[in-house]
Amino acid sequence: MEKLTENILTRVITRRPLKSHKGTFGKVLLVAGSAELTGAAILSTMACVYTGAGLVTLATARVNFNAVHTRIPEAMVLDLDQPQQVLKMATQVDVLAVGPGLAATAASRNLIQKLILQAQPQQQLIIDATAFTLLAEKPQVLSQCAASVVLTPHPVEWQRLTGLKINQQTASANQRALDSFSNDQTILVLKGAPTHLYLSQRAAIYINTLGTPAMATGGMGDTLTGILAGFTAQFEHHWATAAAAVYLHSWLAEQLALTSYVVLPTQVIQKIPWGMQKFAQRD
Ligand SMILES: NC(=O)C1=CN([C@@H]2O[C@H](COP(=O)(O)OP(=O)(O)OC[C@H]3O[C@@H](n4cnc5c(N)ncnc54)[C@H](O)[C@@H]3O)[C@@H](O)[C@H]2O)[C@@H](O)CC1
Ligand SMILES: Nc1ncnc2c1ncn2[C@@H]1O[C@H](COP(=O)(O)OP(=O)(O)O)[C@@H](O)[C@H]1O
Ligand SMILES: [Mg+2]
Repeated sequence: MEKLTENILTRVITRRPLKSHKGTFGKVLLVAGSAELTGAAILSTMACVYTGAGLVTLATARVNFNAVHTRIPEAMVLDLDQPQQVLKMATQVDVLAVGPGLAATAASRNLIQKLILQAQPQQQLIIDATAFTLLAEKPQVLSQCAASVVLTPHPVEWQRLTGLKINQQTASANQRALDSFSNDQTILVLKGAPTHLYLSQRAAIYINTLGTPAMATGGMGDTLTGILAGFTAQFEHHWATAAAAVYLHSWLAEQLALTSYVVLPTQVIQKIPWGMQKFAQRD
């Protein structure tokens, strides 16, 4: 098991080229948020925008539009009740992030399955939160996904997907479960204290020992999903990019926790551009 260090950030985060425009930094579609769980959509979208993705669109419940426009005017919105529009937009982006705050409905399940099956090899798909409930009946659909995939469950979500109880979630059992239903371009980010990263079909496990109990606040994982989406939109498509996103998320929270008893997702988000600048390397 290899421990992640700050080197992962300097390795992944590059300075922005002078000759660049919003198209240079990737297009992201987030599929997130229901009427009751608006915050998850706002936090993941905000984190993605603050990470520097070039163009960010959020497909969410129409009732959330005003709140989203008010909190994140940089993001565009699509109506989750118009699945054809969402599926069309999904073909035009580099990264898709699916799950935070979604309602566990048949319509969401249908949409997620279609998004997974129509994804292309050059795309990245991040799967989080309610998406695991929606996939629990049929995780094998993930093996048919042509895109690179990042799964970000916490242990209870991983149990829903794999049937492994928390005390059964050993390294070998996790690897076996991952290999049994994923394609060979899948990264598992098994969140917790600490967080472990697994790569499908490869016996390599990485551990992120950073992080603090100050992070144990609703929305902290939704924030990580947005950071992952922003990182994969801009940086080389490789496990190191996902590892860097995980590391930065905890590193920022640790910095804030030096002077703060609790760290809120919105505080982490505000610090993302500062943290990235600190570690950015010239090409
Ligand atoms: N403001 C918002 O709109 C929020 C929306 N959220 C959304 O709410 C939906 C449900 O997600 P939840 O994760 O809250 O609910 P879940 O029912 O998926 O899981 C919650 C349970 O998992 C346990 N758990 C989490 N991490 C664990 C760990 N490391 N070890 C052991 N047990 C652990 C918790 O204690 C809790 O009992 C998701 O769609 C999520 O995105 C949440 O992220 C909270 C904030
Ligand atoms: N005590 C802790 N120490 C380190 N990291 C933590 C701790 N508690 C929570 N985290 C981190 O916060 C995030 C929580 O994610 P998640 O449970 O999905 O939250 P939510 O769904 O509410 O957004 C994960 O990245 C997890 O590693
Ligand atoms: Mg979560």
